[in-house]
Amino acid sequence: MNAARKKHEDFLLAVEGLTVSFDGFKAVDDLSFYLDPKEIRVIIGPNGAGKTTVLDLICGKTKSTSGSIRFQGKELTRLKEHQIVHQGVGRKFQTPSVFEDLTVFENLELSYPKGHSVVGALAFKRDTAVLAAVQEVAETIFLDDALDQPAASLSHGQKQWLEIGMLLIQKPDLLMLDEPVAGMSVAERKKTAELLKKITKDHTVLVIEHDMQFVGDIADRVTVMHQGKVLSEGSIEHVKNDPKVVEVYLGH
Ligand SMILES: Nc1ncnc2c1ncn2[C@@H]1O[C@H](COP(=O)(O)OP(=O)(O)OP(=O)(O)O)[C@@H](O)[C@H]1O
Repeated sequence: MNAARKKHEDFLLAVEGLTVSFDGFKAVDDLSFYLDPKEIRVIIGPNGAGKTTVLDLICGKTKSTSGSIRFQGKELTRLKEHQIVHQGVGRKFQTPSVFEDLTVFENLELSYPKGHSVVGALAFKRDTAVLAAVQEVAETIFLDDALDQPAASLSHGQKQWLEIGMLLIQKPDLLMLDEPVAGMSVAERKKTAELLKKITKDHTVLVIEHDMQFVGDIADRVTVMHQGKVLSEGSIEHVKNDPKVVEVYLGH
C-alpha cells in the first residue's frame, strides 16, 4: 500500500499524526496508519506500546492531544463516543460483558439497533427483521443451537463470540477487538479465526493480539507498535523478519 498515492476517501480509516499525552508522557506519539475496507489488521507490540490507547482514541473513550482520525472521510476526533458508534465503529473490550441472566437470543435482540417509529404494521415488520438478524448472527457466531440458553451457561469462548455477535447485529463498518482469543482453548481460537474471516466479507476488523499463531492465521497486514509509534508494518512474514521488530521483542 502506498498511502501517499491514495486519497483519504479511499481508506475506511486514516489515522494521521495521532498523539495523546498523559501528564507529558506520550502514550501514542505521532502515529499514522491506514485501513482499507474489508481488511483484517492486527496491531501487535510489547506491553505498554500504546495499542489499547489507539483503540480508546478511535472509539472516543480517550481524546487525542493532536492529530486526526478520519473514518469514511469523516473526522472522529471531535465526536462523542455514542456519535462514533453511530458512524459505524464497534468496539469490544477484553472482558466479556454479556447479560448473564438473559438468553443468547435476548442478548442479541437487546443489541439490535432501535428504530424510531415502532407502531402497528411497522412493529410487525421490525419483529421479523429482528428475528432474521438474530438468526443470521447466531449462525455466524456458532451459537444458533444455543439461542435459548442463558448466557451464564456458555463457555468463556462462547461468551466472547456472543459479545462479537452483539456488535455484529449493529452492523458496524469497523469492528475493533482487544485480545479476542485471550483465555480461549486451541479449538476456540481456530473457530474465532474462522469467524473473523467470515465477517470481513462485510466488515473491516482491527484487532490487538499477542498470540502470534492467531495473528498469522487472521491478519491481512500487521502494524507493530513500540513506544507509541509505528515500528513496522506489512505482512506477518515481513514484520517477523524486520530487524527492528526482532530487536524490540528480544529486548523485552
Ligand atoms: N489514562 C491514562 N493515564 C495515564 N497513562 C496511561 C493512560 N492510559 C494508558 N496509559 C499509559 O500509556 C502506555 C500505553 O498503554 P496501553 O494500555 O495503550 O499499552 P498496550 O500496548 O495496550 O499494552 P498491553 O499490551 O500491556 O495492553 C502505558 O505506559 C500506560 O501506563
